Amino acid sequence: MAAQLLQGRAAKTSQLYKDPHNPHLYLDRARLHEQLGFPDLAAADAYRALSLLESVVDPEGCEFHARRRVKDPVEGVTPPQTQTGVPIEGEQQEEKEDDDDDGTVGVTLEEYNSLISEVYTILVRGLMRCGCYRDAYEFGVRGIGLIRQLVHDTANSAAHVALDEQMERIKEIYKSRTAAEGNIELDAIDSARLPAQGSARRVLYPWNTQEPDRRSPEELEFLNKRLEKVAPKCEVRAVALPALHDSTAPENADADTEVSVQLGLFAKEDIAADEIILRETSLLTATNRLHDDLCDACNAPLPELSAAEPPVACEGGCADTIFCSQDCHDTAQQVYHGAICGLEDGLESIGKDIPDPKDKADYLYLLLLGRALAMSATQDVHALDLPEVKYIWGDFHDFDIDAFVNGGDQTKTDASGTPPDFSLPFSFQLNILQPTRFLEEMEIDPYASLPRYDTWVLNTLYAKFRGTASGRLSTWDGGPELCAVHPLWCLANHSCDPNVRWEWGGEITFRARTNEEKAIWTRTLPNGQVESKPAGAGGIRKDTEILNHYCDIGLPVKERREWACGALGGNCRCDRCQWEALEV
Ligand SMILES: C[S@@+](CC[C@H](N)C(=O)[O-])C[C@H]1O[C@@H](n2cnc3c(N)ncnc32)[C@H](O)[C@@H]1O
Repeated sequence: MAAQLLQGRAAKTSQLYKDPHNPHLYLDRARLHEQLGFPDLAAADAYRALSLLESVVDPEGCEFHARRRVKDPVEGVTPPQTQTGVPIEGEQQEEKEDDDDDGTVGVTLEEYNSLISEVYTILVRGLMRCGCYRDAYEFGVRGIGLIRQLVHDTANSAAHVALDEQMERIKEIYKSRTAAEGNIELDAIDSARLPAQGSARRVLYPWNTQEPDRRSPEELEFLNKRLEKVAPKCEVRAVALPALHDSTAPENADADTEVSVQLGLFAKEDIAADEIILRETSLLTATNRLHDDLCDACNAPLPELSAAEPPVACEGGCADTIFCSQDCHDTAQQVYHGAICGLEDGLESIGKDIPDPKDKADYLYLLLLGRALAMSATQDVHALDLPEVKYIWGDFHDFDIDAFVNGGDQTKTDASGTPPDFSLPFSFQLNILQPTRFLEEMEIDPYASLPRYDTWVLNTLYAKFRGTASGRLSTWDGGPELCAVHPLWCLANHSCDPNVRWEWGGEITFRARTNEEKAIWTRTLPNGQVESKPAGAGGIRKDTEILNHYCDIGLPVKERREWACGALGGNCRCDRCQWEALEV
């Protein structure tokens, strides 16, 4: 059953590649995504259908217009009818008149009327399922208003009934978050008080053919060749780590038997204390500071104007894009800036200057996504094939798609109404709307570029960034302002008793800890007595794993676990944590 739906999805996607402005096809694929258990992807497709359909009633206000193919571009035959593409009276005649050279015709008002209600229903249902209640509410109100204009007998309109049902749920959620009581009107809801951020599945999509088998000897050899240049004394090896997913749930506190085989960095030879063992630069970086005094490429501070080698301006005339050196300028042109050179004005406004400090970190991931899109467009490669992205850890969770399709877990939700295995932060803004804006500002048609920038690709990028990016906090307000993915550095696993320190300026480094820098283990016994373990020796012995730290190791165990939980995917179970938490 799942196999059939997946085949249907693949076929629909191929049709979309040839007919990318056809809202019928997006709606068809949205239905399939919904049935396959991906409400986030269903919402994204429904939104594409909606945006294209809006061009039917407001052609002037839309950049991209809904059109559908009537002839196969290669064979010159009419493609198979879509599920929603029911023949419409007078269609043949109209097609003749409208069909221009590219074999497409404009979508008609009748088609608009036949699609729009279901488009709203799937969009709202998808956003609700992901917990993106604010946008679900906004689209729900718009959808209901529109259906009332189109349909006289709303009680018998399936779409109206479905949207009404969702809006009743919104009212309950709203009441649970505010002091509102009793019967509230839909228009009395202040949408700003509804959560915009929800979540989606964090999975290796069944159709993702870009992901390498990172543990195969060939891929390990390839990674080690790359590592040789930045960390000649280190090696990438497979390592069995405790599986931490769900380890924050109390019932799983003792679940210490499961392992997750991943990659890690190891010392190939003895390393002296205080020795720098890794130096890596990356252009996959992002900052949310407007008009920055950092290099656009590597984020190192810019030299003084009077320096012997002063900062270098963008040769294409981007006024706010400055590089610390000619080298960075030239590399940037080849790696990410080429495709966006001259487009700075439109792009600058996306994702910066975020009023709510709570959203800053999430918007930094969006900016990182923007940089990855620019890299992909400049280098003309699929975003998931970029060397900075391809081999990094995505922390994907298992998803039994057959069980889902057969009705296995359709009803499971947690207190917020979202299924508990939805662990990838997801919102309409960050995963659907703003990436589309990025593409449009980059002068890329977001529909025609579906093979490269489909929503599942963006979700996969987000999953990878969220598991691996390092961040730097602002000295002004302590909020996150800079983040980067260093694809080899991020192969090192975490310990609260690490053997390296990391520092990030223009490049990121690992330096072996000295005796004085090693952690001292401390715990309080049930009788109140405080017990300590002397710190281990600095330096790193051959064949030892290089252990980084994803949180401040000076904190007590409870706080450390809270801080590192997001990056680790669960509660830390390193030797020090277990000893300090009296678990061993
Ligand atoms: C930045 S990646 C580290 C490299 C990763 N192991 C790989 O194969 O690419 C972070 C992920 O590694 C795993 N990890 C790192 N340190 C760990 C630890 N001490 N215990 C269990 N898992 C750990 C977690 O799954 C986490 O999400």
